[in-house]
Amino acid sequence: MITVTNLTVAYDDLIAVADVSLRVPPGFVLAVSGPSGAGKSSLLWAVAGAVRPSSGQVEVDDLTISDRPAAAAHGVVLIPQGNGLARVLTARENLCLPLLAQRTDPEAVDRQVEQALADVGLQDSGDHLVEELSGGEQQRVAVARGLAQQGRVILADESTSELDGTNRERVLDLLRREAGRGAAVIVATHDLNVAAGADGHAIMDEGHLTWQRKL
Ligand SMILES: Nc1ncnc2c1ncn2[C@@H]1O[C@H](COP(=O)(O)OP(=O)(O)OP(=O)(O)O)[C@@H](O)[C@H]1O
Repeated sequence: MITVTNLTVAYDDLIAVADVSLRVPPGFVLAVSGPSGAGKSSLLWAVAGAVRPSSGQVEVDDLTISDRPAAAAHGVVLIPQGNGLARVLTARENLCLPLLAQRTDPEAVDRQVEQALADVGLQDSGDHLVEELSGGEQQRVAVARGLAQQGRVILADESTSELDGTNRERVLDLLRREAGRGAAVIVATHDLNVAAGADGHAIMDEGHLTWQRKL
């Protein structure tokens, strides 16, 4: 369960997230849309522990999120905008890194990585350097890296923006599958088709969140 309570995120004088409260239970996908600069990424970063709130708080189950390492150890997975992949590593190496950092058993690493690559249709691209892959393929590698971690929370930031219709549906199905196994999922998206496929839809504008369709 993601519980965001009166969350405000500010960068100096700029209020990016303004007094936002929401809950996403396990098994649900929430889509957050809104104009560029509305604060969607800042909301996801705060849930991921990657930016510290100015006020308010984020809890995941029984843990108050205070920093990124603790959030990651608790299973809060961020699929960042712009993919955040290491370009000089292979696709497979990018998937392995967070799992090895979490001291996952090596056999489980292999299994989870190969499964996640296959899930996004890149089972034959594991040995390619990220910089050899197209923008859409890189985005699918970033999604696969998120899936491989089997998190209890998945935060997907514009993870379908470079995909064709078929792959966009595939990624949306995969995020729904993650919810189906018990994850709480938030998707930041400009794509109203993606928002329509989520269980709930909220809109951010100048840091404020309003519900379009409640969970
Ligand atoms: N690290 C930062 N330092 C200063 N200002 C920032 C920082 N990150 C974001 N901002 C500002 O905070 C506001 C919200 O940005 P954010 O990236 O959260 O919006 P967004 O809704 O995700 O936008 P987009 O759809 O373009 O990704 C913007 O005005 C942005 O310029």
